[in-house]
Amino acid sequence: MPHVYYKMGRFGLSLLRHISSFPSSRTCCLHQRVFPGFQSCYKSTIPVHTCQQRRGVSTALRHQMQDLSGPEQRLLDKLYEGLISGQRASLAESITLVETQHPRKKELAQVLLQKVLAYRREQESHNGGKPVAFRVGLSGPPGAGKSSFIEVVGKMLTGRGHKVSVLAVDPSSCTTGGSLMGDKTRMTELSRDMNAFIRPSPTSGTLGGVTRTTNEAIVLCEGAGYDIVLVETVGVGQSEFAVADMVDMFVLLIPPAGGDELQGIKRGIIERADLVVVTKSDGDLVVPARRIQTEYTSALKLLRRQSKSWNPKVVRASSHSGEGIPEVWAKMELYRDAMLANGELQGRRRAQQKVWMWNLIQENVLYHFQNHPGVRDALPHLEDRVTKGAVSPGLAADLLLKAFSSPSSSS
Ligand SMILES: Nc1nc2c(ncn2[C@@H]2O[C@H](COP(=O)(O)OP(=O)(O)OP(=O)(O)O)[C@@H](O)[C@H]2O)c(=O)[nH]1
Repeated sequence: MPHVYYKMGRFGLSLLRHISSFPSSRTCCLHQRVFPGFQSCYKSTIPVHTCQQRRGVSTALRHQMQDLSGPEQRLLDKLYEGLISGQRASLAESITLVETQHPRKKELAQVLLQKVLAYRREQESHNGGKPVAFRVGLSGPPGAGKSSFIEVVGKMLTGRGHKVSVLAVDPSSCTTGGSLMGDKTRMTELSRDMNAFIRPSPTSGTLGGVTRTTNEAIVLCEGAGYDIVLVETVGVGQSEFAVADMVDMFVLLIPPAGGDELQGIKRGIIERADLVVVTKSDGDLVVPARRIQTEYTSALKLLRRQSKSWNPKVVRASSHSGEGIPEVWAKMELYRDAMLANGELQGRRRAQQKVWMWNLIQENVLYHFQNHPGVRDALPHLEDRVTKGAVSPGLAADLLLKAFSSPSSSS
């Protein structure tokens, strides 16, 4: 029988060992349900029987379904039926469920997601194994013209018979409660369109949390029949990298400005762009837009290629005049077809799933580490000693990990 070996460093092991000793935590409850015997198998190399593991996953789900009370079961049935029949209210309510911080509702959300994932897998199998929706990430500095662009492209696509959903990731709402993407009403026309669904960014939580719920919201939108999912973020902090990791195609929107206004655009994110759109290419801005197009075309040539089947392109468009908008979409379709034809798009999604899982693990593990009583006691003193140079960071980390993994301190 094939074995899967999970090799972990000391750090990972002691963290996992500790998490598994949290009987009340959701992580623990899920881990123990998903991997029965989890606690007993974390030695330096852990053999896990693949089929046992698979059985564990379905058992976990079955347990969770059996655990549901009557009202919970009815709520999930209502949401699921409403969602897959394309009701916007059910989609909105389902996304609210995945955004919740309430531990029990979080579990319900996972049951709903599993059902929707199973439904989507079925649809994909009818579609020759190909994804049923196209996920596009859009990022750019504040004022680049993102919402104007999404409004015009979105309207064009619903006019062509597509169902378009727009999800936002606003990093500022996580830290300050404010909003970089503007409190103004955005995409007014698209929000009235019955074939469009617009969901603003959650207004609280960590970026990791928002990223997680956005990933889950994408799955729900696809389950509700939206074949184009646009994920918008402002080009600040790490949010654009997070978005680039959850979509099939990443598009960078750049205004036709130079110098300081473009300083904020990170080289790292340009490398991730599959398409660069120079916005506002109309009137007096056509000339600077052309110049920026030339500059970015040269810059992209120097960057490492991300894909075997696609060379990133730089195009110009105006949301005000509509010029270049159909051409931008045509490029996106070209990209999608090329990536689908050789399986790269599917491969990218598979890799993203793994990244997503590890991000969640890291976030959870760190949370438990930071909230462990032994760690909390020792941390201020050790941080102080490290900053004064009295204790090396390595020794401090070892001491904290010891505090974390010691059985007496975890009780
Ligand atoms: N000339 C011109 N102006 C545009 C175009 N698109 C957007 N603008 C203007 O640029 C400004 C910012 O546009 P938005 O679409 O709100 O930009 P955004 O990137 O969504 O902005 P934030 O929500 O602040 O991140 C507005 O004043 C728009 O009218 C365009 O195609 N041409």
